Amino acid sequence: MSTTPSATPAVEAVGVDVTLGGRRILCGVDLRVEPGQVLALLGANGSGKSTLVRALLGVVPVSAGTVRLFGTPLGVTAPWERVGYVPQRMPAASGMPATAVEVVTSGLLHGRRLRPPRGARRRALAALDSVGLVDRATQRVQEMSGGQQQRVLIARALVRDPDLLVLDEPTSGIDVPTQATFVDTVARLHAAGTTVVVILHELGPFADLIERAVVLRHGRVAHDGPPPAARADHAHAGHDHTHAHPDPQPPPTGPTITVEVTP
Ligand SMILES: Nc1ncnc2c1ncn2[C@@H]1O[C@H](COP(=O)(O)OP(=O)(O)OP(=O)(O)O)[C@@H](O)[C@H]1O
Repeated sequence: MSTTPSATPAVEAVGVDVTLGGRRILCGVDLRVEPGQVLALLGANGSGKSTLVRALLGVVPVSAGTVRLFGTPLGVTAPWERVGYVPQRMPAASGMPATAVEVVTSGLLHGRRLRPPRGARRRALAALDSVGLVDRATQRVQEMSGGQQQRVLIARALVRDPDLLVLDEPTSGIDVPTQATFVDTVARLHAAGTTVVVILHELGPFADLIERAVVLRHGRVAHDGPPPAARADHAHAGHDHTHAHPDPQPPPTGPTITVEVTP
């Protein structure tokens, strides 16, 4: 889908600073995401990617700057029902004895809707189907593997048919066939106009979908433009994709970007 600048971006962050534990984690980040765009957020470990999406969704407070979602400042009036969020790996039910279909159905609730809508179970089962877990709908999520719990969280974000889908390393720990199914689902949502912001370490199976890449370095935007080409050595079958890429400490004196991919 082509994305031309519109009057009302899906996300508009201006001059965002975030300070956590007395440390400045984000420094003056500007980010405008047009409706329907698929944007990858890249950067080394600790560069501030998760903090940025948390700031965009009001999960961490900003110490300076502003964030708007679909034109509305963060707060109770923000259109939360239009947003689906898959946080970085966490237990799907936080210790509660909930089943997969119950966790996914909770994705249909938000501040102004505290009761599941009509057809909630059918929609939850369809969302579970899109991550290959419909046959485990009534299983307790505590009894599921980490990757299966991650898929439940993805289904919980998908069930509300979000206009903005925010994914924090959604496919880490998920087997390759399930990744492909999930990417197909995201592609369908994109074709229907959903805006997608996805944190990745490698474009991997998302490569064909990504229209724009923003690379963070030390809490600042170091690159904003076309997605980088995959590094040749990462295509080798023997390459270790699990090695750490800490945010490099030397001061940024040039455009070098130390991530899994190079622009
Ligand atoms: N609650 C917190 N309190 C203090 N520091 C924090 C907190 N959350 C994150 N940080 C720090 O902020 C920095 C950025 O963390 P963040 O999780 O945003 O990085 P990231 O780019 O998403 O990394 P990764 O690729 O490892 O997920 C890190 O140095 C981290 O230690």
